[in-house]
Amino acid sequence: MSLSSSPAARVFRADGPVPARNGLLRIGTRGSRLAIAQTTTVAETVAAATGCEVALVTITTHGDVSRESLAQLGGTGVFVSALREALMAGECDLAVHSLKDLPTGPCAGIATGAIPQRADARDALCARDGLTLAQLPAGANVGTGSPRRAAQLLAARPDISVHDLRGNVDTRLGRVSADLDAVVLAAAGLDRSGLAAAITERFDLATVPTAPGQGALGIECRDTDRGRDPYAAAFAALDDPETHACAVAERSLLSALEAGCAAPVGAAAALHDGVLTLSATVYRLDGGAQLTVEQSSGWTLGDAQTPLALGAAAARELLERGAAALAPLGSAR
Ligand SMILES: NCc1[nH]cc(CCC(=O)O)c1CC(=O)O
Repeated sequence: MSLSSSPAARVFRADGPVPARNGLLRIGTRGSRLAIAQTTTVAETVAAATGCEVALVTITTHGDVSRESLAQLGGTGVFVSALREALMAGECDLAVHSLKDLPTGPCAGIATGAIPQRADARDALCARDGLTLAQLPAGANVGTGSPRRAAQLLAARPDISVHDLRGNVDTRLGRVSADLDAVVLAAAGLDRSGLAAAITERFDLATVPTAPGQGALGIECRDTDRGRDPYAAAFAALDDPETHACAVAERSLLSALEAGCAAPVGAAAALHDGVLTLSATVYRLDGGAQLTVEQSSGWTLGDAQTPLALGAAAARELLERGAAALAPLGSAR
């Protein structure tokens, strides 16, 4: 007797290493609440599209167990490298990253298979007592580890005092009403972690553009697997071409500026009626000056070139207008 339909595909979490076998795709993930939440969504799509069983394989990194600050460890790059090493070592078949943590340069042996539909790209204020940024008292203490967010906060509220912020989402939120009046975090991370209730204001992207790729995921595989099934079927189901185009435009800007993830650069790309628009701002670290450019171009499905060109053109215009003298862009990745 033959089955007319395959048994319901399953997603399961593995406690240890899982050997490769046909009909199984292993997705590597960090163990944080945020990482598990976003990887589970991806796993369900992959299972439905391929009929494969899907295992979530938690990859523990030095960054997850160390109490050193991220800066001491070498930035979010440590998480990215651990997942890529697990892919190359054959411990998993797919890896899910927050796109904004991925360096813009290529990585030998690794391909980006898909960029799924973006979550909220905005930054969120999480303040005590439901306060918005405008409602915070004079001299309020606000936490962020990001030079871009610090500059944006100071641009809007030169009176506040900005404090460094480290650790996972729960640790950062815990500082509110402990020793800080508010913290700024990515809305996407809070939404995906089920912590949206902590948000007291979502900043408008037009005035507070966020990190290139923020709110989007990047799904990677070994580049030898990319075009074959079940990978191709998984990527076709996962990829959102419009998010992909916007994210590439934003990341192309960062790459052409030779800027790292800590550079005070905000970007927001959007697609409306076949027109791709990229807006980008470079901030002086004290928030006292900024430079904004906007570039647009027609875009249709399958056009991989325009997003790259748009990012490069916006970067060129920023540099021509003095962006490098305004802010440290360095720490190229
Ligand atoms: N900087 C770390 C980081 N990398 C990805 C996210 C979650 C948001 C996203 O997926 O873009 C965060 C947290 C934050 O910025 O608050």
